[in-house]
Amino acid sequence: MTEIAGSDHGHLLHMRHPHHHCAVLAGLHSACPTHSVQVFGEEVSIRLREPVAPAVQLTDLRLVRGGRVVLGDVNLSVARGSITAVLGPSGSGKSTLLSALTGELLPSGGSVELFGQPLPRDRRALLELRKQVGVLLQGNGLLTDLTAAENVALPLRAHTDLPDAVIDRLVAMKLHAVGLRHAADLYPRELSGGMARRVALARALALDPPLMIYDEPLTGLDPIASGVIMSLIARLNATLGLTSIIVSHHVHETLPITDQAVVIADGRIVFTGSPAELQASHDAFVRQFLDGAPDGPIPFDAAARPVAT
Ligand SMILES: Nc1ncnc2c1ncn2[C@@H]1O[C@H](COP(=O)(O)OP(=O)(O)OP(=O)(O)O)[C@@H](O)[C@H]1O
Repeated sequence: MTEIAGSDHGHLLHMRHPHHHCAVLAGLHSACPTHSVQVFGEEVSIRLREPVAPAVQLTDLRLVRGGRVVLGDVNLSVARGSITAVLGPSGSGKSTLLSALTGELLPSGGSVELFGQPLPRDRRALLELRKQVGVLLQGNGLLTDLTAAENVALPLRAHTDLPDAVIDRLVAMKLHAVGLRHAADLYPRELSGGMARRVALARALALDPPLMIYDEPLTGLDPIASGVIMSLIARLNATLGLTSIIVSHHVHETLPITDQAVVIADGRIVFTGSPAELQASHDAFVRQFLDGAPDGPIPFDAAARPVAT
């Protein structure tokens, strides 16, 4: 048994263990302190001396919007290095959950911790922490009068004092990471839907955030572009040592790259587990959602939630 101290930035070893395909040392977490890794083809067991906090820890979270409880009793741990899919029917509260992760929506109860740190309430500290979270917005949010490269450069210009030559180099690297180096000088109107989504992804990655959040990354894309985006998300997660959370109602496209699936319905988390456990679930909410059945416990108007007290 080899002991390795917990590290936030270790990108040293590629590993595989029974529950997740954590790609890098950053994927080690307290719930699973023993891992087996391949070093030059040799199987080596390692054990953490210090537990490493999960990338995201939600405890007894309660989220209220417009005076209504949208989500309650939310408890969720997202291991570093993993990909988590947050699934659920329209209006179930997926976007609301994301806005709590970025600090945009303050919880009415419970706590949100990112990398072991509670989300700060102070605005300046919150802005600083947000640099650690890359968000791929629904609808891309690209500025139409800027080129692809200028769009990707925006966060670097806004949040760093790097010289132009360094920014240009970083932008080229980010565009290369999404396979679009050749599209640097194109304007958003000159890009296909899939290409625009990849430029937005490069921009979300600009500041090298350790946590990536994808809000409905497949909306408006055809099956081929959807496949490209999902495999890109998986590849970036592994090669850059990220942790990813994907919010989607595209179950069949999302599950193949997912380590942990979370289903929200009825104002709460109704399922947390592996994709295989999800497929085998007999929970009535899960089954109705997976099978797309019109009749079941999920009301047609999923927005109908009890009033907050
Ligand atoms: N700003 C707001 N004020 C009041 N209610 C809101 C607000 N934003 C969302 N809601 C309500 O919260 C509930 C959850 O909405 P949310 O957008 O989080 O769902 P969702 O699962 O992301 O849906 P979709 O898949 O359609 O985007 C809905 O009932 C919605 O009407």
